[in-house]
Amino acid sequence: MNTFDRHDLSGFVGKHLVYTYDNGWNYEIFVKNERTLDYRIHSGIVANRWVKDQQAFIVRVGESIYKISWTEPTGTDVSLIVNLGDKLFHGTIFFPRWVINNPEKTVCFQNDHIPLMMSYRDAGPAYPTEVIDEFATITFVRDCGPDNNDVIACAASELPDNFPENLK
Ligand SMILES: C=Cc1ccc(O)cc1
Repeated sequence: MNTFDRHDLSGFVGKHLVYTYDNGWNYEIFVKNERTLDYRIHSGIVANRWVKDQQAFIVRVGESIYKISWTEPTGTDVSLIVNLGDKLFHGTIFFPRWVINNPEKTVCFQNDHIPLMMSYRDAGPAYPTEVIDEFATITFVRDCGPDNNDVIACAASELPDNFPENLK
């Protein structure tokens, strides 16, 4: 018997998180609303890629544990577990082979290049998929309110050197 309301995402919507995967990749997400996220990639094979208004499935699976899953115009599939209570995060990224072969093709503000990303996806190769399955440590969390367009509004390379300390 659950003691929490699994339909209540109010403890998650509006959250802005920065986290570092155990492989060293540094990422950032903003949970824009119950169906949407923005994200920005700071380091890793696709550093400086950023995306707004990615549609996603967002569910609550524990008192303060949430899961976000989506498929991208590139064909990359992602599923994240965000355990706010324990500041623990786990991400699984299913990269199509073409992204592993040419990650630089995806490094952009994706919203300006959706048809191009879909054409790369359709050209492939898709397989073999590269699965990245990693824990991450949440290093920064704050509430920014729903549908805030100012949270993720530039590439990581355009942020001040003291980000995210300048937000505290
Ligand atoms: C490929 C996108 C992506 C976004 C956030 C994250 O933690 C992992 C992958």
